[in-house]
Amino acid sequence: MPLAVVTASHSPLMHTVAPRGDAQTAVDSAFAQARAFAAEFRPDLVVVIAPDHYNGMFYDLMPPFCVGTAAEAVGDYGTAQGPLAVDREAARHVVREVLAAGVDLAMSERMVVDHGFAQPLELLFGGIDAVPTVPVFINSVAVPFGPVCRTRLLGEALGRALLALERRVLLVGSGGLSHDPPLPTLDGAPPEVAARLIAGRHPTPGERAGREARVRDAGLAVVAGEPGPRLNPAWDRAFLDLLAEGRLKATDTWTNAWITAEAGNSAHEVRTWLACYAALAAAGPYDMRSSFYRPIPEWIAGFGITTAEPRRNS
Ligand SMILES: O=C(O)/C=C/c1cccc(O)c1O
Ligand SMILES: [Fe+2]
Repeated sequence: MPLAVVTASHSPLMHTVAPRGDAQTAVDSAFAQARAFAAEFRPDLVVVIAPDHYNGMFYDLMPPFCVGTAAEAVGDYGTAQGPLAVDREAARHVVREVLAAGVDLAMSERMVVDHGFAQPLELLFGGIDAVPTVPVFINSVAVPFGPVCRTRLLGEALGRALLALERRVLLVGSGGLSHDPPLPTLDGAPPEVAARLIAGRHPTPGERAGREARVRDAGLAVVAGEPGPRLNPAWDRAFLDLLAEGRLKATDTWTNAWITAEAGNSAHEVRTWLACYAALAAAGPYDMRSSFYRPIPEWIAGFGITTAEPRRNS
């Protein structure tokens, strides 16, 4: 059983905004289940596929896909700052093999990542440097995007490259599902915001705190009873069904405009899930072992967690 998958939504508000009802307990127990799944699988390599939110990748050079052969986390929203334990040889192998398969992707010897990578590494393994990692960035925030089928093809090529390693590889997809946090867009941005989106590296502590406070306030406003952000539980559940049933090619007909209209600007983060499942499918039929879903407006997220592994012979 060389490949397995865990996918999980992330939200920087998870540790600062208390959702109403039993959402926190439900998410905690779904993460405990995912942790147990990962521990039982005993990966010797973890491939984290995640987006960025204008902390590491900017419009001065925005790649659709990028593999880090070395990577450092910025430490946003209370996540850890510092280097990831990147398995450089495995990362270079992935770059070579995916390019050879005809899928263009960038490589970075100094990839900078944010909570999109750090949060699942912390929640599943206890730290950003706890396991040998290959970080794979998929642009899911900075429009324009390529067609969704490019992400599926990236996942397939990645899966084949990982199978060739003959190691126990856990793919972790981070992000999604339907959600629309208050992130700026380049089109129509005032000059100072545009400058930040084009090359906003190394913000001052005050700038970072201001940005995080704006997002936290959006979550706190929901707790206070203001109308929640746009989530689409029906869309989210349909996506989870599609993954569970292995109908990955059905996403080839999805347009980017449709994803945005149905599920919000940041719903493109589901590309990370699609890439994970396409990679797993490269090993043959698979079974989703667990699937958790809750719309959690306080965290500005349709929040999902899944685990999957190759089908066992019956
Ligand atoms: O402010 C950010 O960088 C991102 C916030 C956010 C909020 C909710 C769900 C997500 O996936 C996010 O990245
Ligand atoms: Fe995100």
